Amino acid sequence: MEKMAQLLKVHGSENQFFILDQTKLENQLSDDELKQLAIKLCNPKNDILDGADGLLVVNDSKFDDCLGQMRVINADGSEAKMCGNGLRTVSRYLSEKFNKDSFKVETFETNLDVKKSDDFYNNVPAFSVQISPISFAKDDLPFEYQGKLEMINEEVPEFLPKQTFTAVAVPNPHLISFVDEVDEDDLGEVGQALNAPNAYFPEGVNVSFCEILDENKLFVQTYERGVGFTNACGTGMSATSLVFALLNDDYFDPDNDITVYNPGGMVKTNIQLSAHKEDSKIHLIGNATFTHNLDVSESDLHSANLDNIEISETGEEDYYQEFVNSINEA
Ligand SMILES: N[C@@H](CCC[C@H](N)C(=O)O)C(=O)O
Repeated sequence: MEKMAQLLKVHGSENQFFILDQTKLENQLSDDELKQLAIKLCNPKNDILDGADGLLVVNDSKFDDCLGQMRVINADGSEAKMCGNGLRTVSRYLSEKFNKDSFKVETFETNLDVKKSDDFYNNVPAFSVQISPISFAKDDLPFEYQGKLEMINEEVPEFLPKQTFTAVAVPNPHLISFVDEVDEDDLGEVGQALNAPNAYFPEGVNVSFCEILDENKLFVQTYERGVGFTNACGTGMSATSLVFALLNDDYFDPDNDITVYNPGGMVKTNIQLSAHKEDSKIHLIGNATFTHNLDVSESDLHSANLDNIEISETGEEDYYQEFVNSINEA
């Protein structure tokens, strides 16, 4: 009998992922098999639920105090150190698997605290996740610009004239620019240039443009490394909220969460600034929605054969769309 395996299709603010729990497999996939599977599954041309932005791999953790490990494989097969929207969905998955509401998850660089939050809306489950560590140091991004050790609110005409840029790792790399109105052509141009071989960000960078809408209210749009335009980037919105709090104290109220709108919905961030900016604390709170269950044979997973996948809907997306409608009406 062929051994069957499951995948889950999930999203956080419509940042779309497949989750694969490797602990349930008879034989784990090799790194190259995971890369090929991510490239195949995420490509919308392969017609599996319109593809996705990445594959989230759940493994056993090597640490006793973590419920599991999350690895993040981007749509192009590259591995990222972190994924904020993805971590919320993996947290929900582990929470339901182990029946716990508050725990730690091992990620590429560190173990992060996560906890179940109040539902974001009727039947829209939500999780709060810690985003850490923070660094502005050029070697941690990494970036290279005129020998500068940090890039904070810097005019960089080589990227775009008349805009300023801040580079921060959380710990995946982000470049943030505050604008009056997001120009998608500009965002796409900078995102593409800095994620092709270039003199400034040798490992690429996630680029976010942010409109300040009001006190503690932002709109953020991101061009992601290894993906392209996404509906939302959790670490991008977290990094942007931190930079917003550091640079815009007239619009930042430290006693309240920040509401961050994005093309896929909305999240909340909580920023506790510290005198040493790297010691600041960031939390990202938002939906963790499971839209589909997929059944596939374990051997097809190993060979990235998508021809015989059985898909069923969970029904959760209807509730998420009600939530989005409620934001748009507000
Ligand atoms: N969408 C993610 C970030 C995923 C990784 C990113 N593309 C990178 O390469 O750093 C998020 O929600 O944080």
